Amino acid sequence: MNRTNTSESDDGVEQRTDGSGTTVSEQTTSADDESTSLLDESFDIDDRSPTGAANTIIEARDVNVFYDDVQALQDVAMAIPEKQVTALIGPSGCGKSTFLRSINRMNDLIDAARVEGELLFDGKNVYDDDVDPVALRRKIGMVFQTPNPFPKSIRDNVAFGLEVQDTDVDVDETVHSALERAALLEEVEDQLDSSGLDLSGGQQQRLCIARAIAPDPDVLLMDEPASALDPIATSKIEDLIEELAEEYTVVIVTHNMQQAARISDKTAVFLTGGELVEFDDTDTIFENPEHDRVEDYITGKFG
Ligand SMILES: Nc1ncnc2c1ncn2[C@@H]1O[C@H](COP(=O)(O)OP(=O)(O)OP(=O)(O)O)[C@@H](O)[C@H]1O
Repeated sequence: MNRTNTSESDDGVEQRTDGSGTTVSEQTTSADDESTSLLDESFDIDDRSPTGAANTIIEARDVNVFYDDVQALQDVAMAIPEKQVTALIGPSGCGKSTFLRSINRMNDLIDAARVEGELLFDGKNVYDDDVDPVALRRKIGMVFQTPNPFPKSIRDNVAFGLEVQDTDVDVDETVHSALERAALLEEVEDQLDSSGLDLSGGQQQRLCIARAIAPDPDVLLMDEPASALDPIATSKIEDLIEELAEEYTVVIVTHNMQQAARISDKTAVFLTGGELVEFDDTDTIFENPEHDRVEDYITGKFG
């Protein structure tokens, strides 16, 4: 389980401590003009892989991830369909979060991590030299297990990722729209200048979702987004995820198999050793899995 604590320093570098105690830094605010235009070139729709299915937005090809000499993912191959919810499930330590972080290159922030293979987003390998990871993370946003709003106003939290992206953007309108899509606007409309830290845990997580949505991403990665929340807040987040999938591709890590069964269209089952054992429609995984090991995991015989 990767509890991630985030704080932002004055120069816009995000400091995070992940579950293993590793401190990682991320330049979140300063993409220069060159990298912004690079984003447009990198993810031009014409650049799609000719072999990719029309509705595949992310494709992993033989992805191996190592932390120093320890292999965390083995030859993972998976085609994630756009505008659906894909759940990543499996026992603790099987590599779910590692795979999620590989998609938007968050593993770059962990010194020990090394990624091999190809991870295509709209047909473009995100590990190509000409891809700017900061720009990539605006197109593939991330929501962590523990809500991590910045010590700023609600408005500034949502506007955070917009500051350098596009000066033509109407910030107020974008903030309102992101809060609305994150199902939070009604609750905070009259207090946009209050601190994001004064919200409840569930509201803070929806604020973080609004922050991820504001730069208009294509994909939202969620690492156990409801596991720190009470049942009512969890249910709101689950409803929201299903709504968000009408507009975005959602990839979610969850330990909660009922949650995966409730909200996802596709499910990927990772088992110990970082092996992706089965990836299929969620109904098939839960009702008629191909592999005995998956059935044993689903029915609670281990994990
Ligand atoms: N920053 C890191 N440095 C070194 N090893 C790591 C790091 N992060 C993860 N690992 C190792 O990689 C393997 C996969 O971990 P990962 O967190 O991806 O699994 P997970 O399935 O998400 O686990 P959990 O369900 O407990 O969150 C584990 O053996 C873990 O110890």
